[in-house]
Amino acid sequence: MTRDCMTSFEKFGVVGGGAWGTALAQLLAAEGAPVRLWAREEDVVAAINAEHRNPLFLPGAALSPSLTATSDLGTLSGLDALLVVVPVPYLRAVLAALPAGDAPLIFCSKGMEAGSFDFPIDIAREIFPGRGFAVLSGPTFAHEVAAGLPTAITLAAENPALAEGLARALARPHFRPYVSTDMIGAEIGGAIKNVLAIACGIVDGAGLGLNARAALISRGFAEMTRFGLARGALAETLAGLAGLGDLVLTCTSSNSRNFALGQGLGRGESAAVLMADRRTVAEGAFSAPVIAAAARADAIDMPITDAVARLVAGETRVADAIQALLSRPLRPEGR
Ligand SMILES: NC(=O)c1ccc[n+]([C@@H]2O[C@H](COP(=O)([O-])OP(=O)(O)OC[C@H]3O[C@@H](n4cnc5c(N)ncnc54)[C@H](O)[C@@H]3O)[C@@H](O)[C@H]2O)c1
Ligand SMILES: O=P(O)(O)OC[C@H](O)CO
Repeated sequence: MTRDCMTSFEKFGVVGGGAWGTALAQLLAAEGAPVRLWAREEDVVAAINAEHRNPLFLPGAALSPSLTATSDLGTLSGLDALLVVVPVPYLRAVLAALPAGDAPLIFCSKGMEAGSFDFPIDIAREIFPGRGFAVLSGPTFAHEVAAGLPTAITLAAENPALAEGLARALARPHFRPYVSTDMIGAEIGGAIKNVLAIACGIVDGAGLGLNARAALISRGFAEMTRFGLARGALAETLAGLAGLGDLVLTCTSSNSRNFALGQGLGRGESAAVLMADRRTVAEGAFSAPVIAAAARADAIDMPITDAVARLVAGETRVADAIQALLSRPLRPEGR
């Protein structure tokens, strides 16, 4: 029997000890199930094992003693499934160092790789051809999941039996996966909402009002839909938890690191200063130029994404970017 056909997944590992990897590991370990988490930082490993906390990336969350951390990727073998929660710019290097195996890999990061224009599953297919893959994505602030607050999420895998088996294993009374076979739709939704959250943060930081934010969410969703449909995503995925759901969450809260980065840009602070020395990620800052370039190459119109890319690169000022967006020719809403 292959892993894809397994009906139960009991032993999970988590690759990545940032806020989201730690929250997912805690979700699975909360009732005492053993969960092994790989973290890159020795101080994170030490704090999880000795104090059952991750003060660097998930301060305030008490972790289960059955969650243990390691800095040795080689020990992540013999498990039933691995949740991969490494920011996309570092993903390829970490995957290349993972031990071989047949445990399915569940990708939880939201972004597109520079240079290759690859999403996580594309990278994984190159490194682990033939292995089972899934995508877990949706409106999920890590601290809320760690605190046991109600959350719903998309779990997509090409193989419906794998999606259903993983959904059963990950579901908790307060954590509800909805299954799908549309991995590319789930990946595109998560990557593009990060960029649009920066845009909404800019509008907030610049004091441009709530009408402007609603317009950005709506027209940003049109960009996500154009890009997604061109790459074979299903409209229902983009309108679901991994797309519109996550867009609404992160475009309306400064708990979103992407929205908060945008607020700083909107107040006139420089992207370079806002990005310097930060330990946490705002993936949209990495992804914006990549998605904008991919869209240009495929002649997909994404003016908001393009503006965010130029603002993050320091190539334009907020007032000029807003003026450029507002002075575009009038057009039918469906385009
Ligand atoms: N935080 C959330 O609420 C949340 C929710 C859903 C999805 N995500 C996504 O999960 C992914 C991880 O985000 P996070 O919030 O857990 O991270 P984080 O911002 O809390 O921490 C940064 C992470 O990056 C890692 N990192 C930094 N430099 C690295 C390197 N050179 N090589 C490998 N790893 C390196 C750190 O070890 C750490 O795990 C991102 O794609 C994010 O968009 C986050
Ligand atoms: O803090 P952000 O902007 O990375 O958003 C976190 C999650 O992606 C929300 O679903």
